[in-house]
Amino acid sequence: MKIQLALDRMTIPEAIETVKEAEHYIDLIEVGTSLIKEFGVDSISEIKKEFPLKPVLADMKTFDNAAYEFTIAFDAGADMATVMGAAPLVTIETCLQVAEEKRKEVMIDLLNVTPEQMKRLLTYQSAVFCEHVSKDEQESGSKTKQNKGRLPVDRLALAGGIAFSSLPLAADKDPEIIIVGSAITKAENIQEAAKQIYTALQTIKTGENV
Ligand SMILES: O=C(CO)[C@H](O)[C@H](O)COP(=O)(O)O
Repeated sequence: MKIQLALDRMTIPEAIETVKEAEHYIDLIEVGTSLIKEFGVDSISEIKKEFPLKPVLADMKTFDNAAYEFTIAFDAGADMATVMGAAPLVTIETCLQVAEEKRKEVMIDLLNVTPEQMKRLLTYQSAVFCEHVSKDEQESGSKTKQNKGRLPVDRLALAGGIAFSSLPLAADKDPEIIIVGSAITKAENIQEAAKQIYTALQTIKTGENV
């Protein structure tokens, strides 16, 4: 299980400082949608330039115009980019094709995906499937928990409001990637928060109680 640090609602210099604090305790860096929307793909290239050895995910949340959006994300230095699972299948297939050509990876964001759509997505097993509780759902309290049960996918990621207290529940699904944003980035002590989550995950992996 890897930890992906999601960087949202901050400037590029703040994002770089945040990663410097947390870098020993995280496996992947996510350049959040909010950074990409506010500062463009420079947010991807500047963060990749600063941390060339860490895999970088660009949270593009692509819904259309797949070849263009995935090409600019990968050319800016992203190692993986996101496409929405509710998008037309041709969009998802184009993302997979661009990623294959450039030897990069795709994460499919399952936000608002219906069971019917999910069945169709299961053919794309090279992708990472991200179960995502959205920021708006988190903030409205309408749906604050991950679904129960594990999706029949090879590569699973979990995102949305995951914190130290909800780690055991998330880890129970044995995801490849656990995405943590605010619980680290908005903590008073970023390094301590990242270390606490990293240590808890190590403990869970070795089968001890947290
Ligand atoms: O995709 C996102 C927002 O759309 C974030 O990456 C995801 O929600 C993780 O951040 P947090 O832990 O703060 O919820």
